[in-house]
Amino acid sequence: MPEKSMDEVMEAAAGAHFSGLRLDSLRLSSPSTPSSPSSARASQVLSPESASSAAAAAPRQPFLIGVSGGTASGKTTVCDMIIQQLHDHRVVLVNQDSFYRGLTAEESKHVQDYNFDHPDAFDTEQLLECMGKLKSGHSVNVPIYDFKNHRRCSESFRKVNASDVIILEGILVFHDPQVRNLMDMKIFVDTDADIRLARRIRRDTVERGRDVSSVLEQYGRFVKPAFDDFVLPSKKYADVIIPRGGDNHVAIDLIVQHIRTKLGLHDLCKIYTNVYVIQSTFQIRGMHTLIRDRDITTPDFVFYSDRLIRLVISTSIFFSNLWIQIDTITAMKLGLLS
Ligand SMILES: Nc1ncnc2c1ncn2[C@@H]1O[C@H](COP(=O)(O)OP(=O)(O)O)[C@@H](O)[C@H]1O
Ligand SMILES: Nc1ccn([C@@H]2O[C@H](COP(=O)(O)O)[C@@H](O)[C@H]2O)c(=O)n1
Repeated sequence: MPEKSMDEVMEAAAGAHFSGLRLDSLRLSSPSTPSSPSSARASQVLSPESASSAAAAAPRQPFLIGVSGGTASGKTTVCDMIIQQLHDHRVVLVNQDSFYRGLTAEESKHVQDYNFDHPDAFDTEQLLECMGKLKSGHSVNVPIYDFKNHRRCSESFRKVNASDVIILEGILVFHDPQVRNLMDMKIFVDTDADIRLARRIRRDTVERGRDVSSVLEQYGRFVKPAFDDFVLPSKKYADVIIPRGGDNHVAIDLIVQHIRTKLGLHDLCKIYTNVYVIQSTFQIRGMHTLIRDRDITTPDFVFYSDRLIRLVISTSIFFSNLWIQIDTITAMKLGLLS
């Protein structure tokens, strides 16, 4: 019999013909490595599919947001705005630029021929290692890159601490599937190419030690072709596309609101480690809306409240039954029961 995910059971419980949960249809699956006492229990009792939906409902890891887009599209500006608006949470920003490979002496001699917009220009292995550590709650030392001499600063690093939210920003952060798959949310900043070029000329001449002709030469030879070959094709992976970057306050507000909602669940589960948050579905949200409607009829109020209460009770029975089974297995293993 195919395994049922917790989501499917919830969905069925909230559906039109609910008549209670059939717990016997949920079977035990093999244990996986636990990361905390509460997740240890959950990971022993739920199928991989159910475990992942439980994890989605009760995230334990930092929330990782990827922000991509062409050069000077406003990625950093958008990230700064998100960080500012999430001021009540711990948020850190990691730039893909920090992982540029430093040029060798030979490459430096012909810097005008070097393609900084190709994926090979980045040390993606190191980026992955850093992001993996941050995702698992460890702090990391991120290299500091100098755009003027195209090298990393050899003595100093930037210490990035473990946080609730990690934002990874860069032109090619959606290109590598392993990096992409670490992300919980992907944002693409979509700004007109003319505007980006104008901003890039100003920024690179003012901040990155370039002159106008070298910026234009590099743009035509490498930046634009690489945008067409690598950056633009990765736009399809985005969950959200922000036209006009930092000027788009509505999009940024919506994104911040979404992150806050996710972090709300996160906080709840951090405070109460044995809390299981039932994943919200269209039906559950619908029933909540109906029972909050001041004009709802009494029979409808009773009907939908009853369904929601049954859902909560059925879920707790589901978990307590499983805990009893596990405790029995543990007791047998310890030789306390035969
Ligand atoms: N909405 C905007 N209006 C005007 N200038 C902007 C805007 N967004 C960014 N800039 C400027 O454009 C340049 C590039 O922006 P930045 O956010 O650093 O882009 P990216 O990180 O995509 O390279 C910076 O000098 C920044 O001040
Ligand atoms: N030494 C370097 C390294 C990178 N670049 C350019 O930077 C761009 C990416 O940074 P954004 O802040 O614009 O996203 C990229 O297009 C490279 O061409 C450089 O010029 N010199």
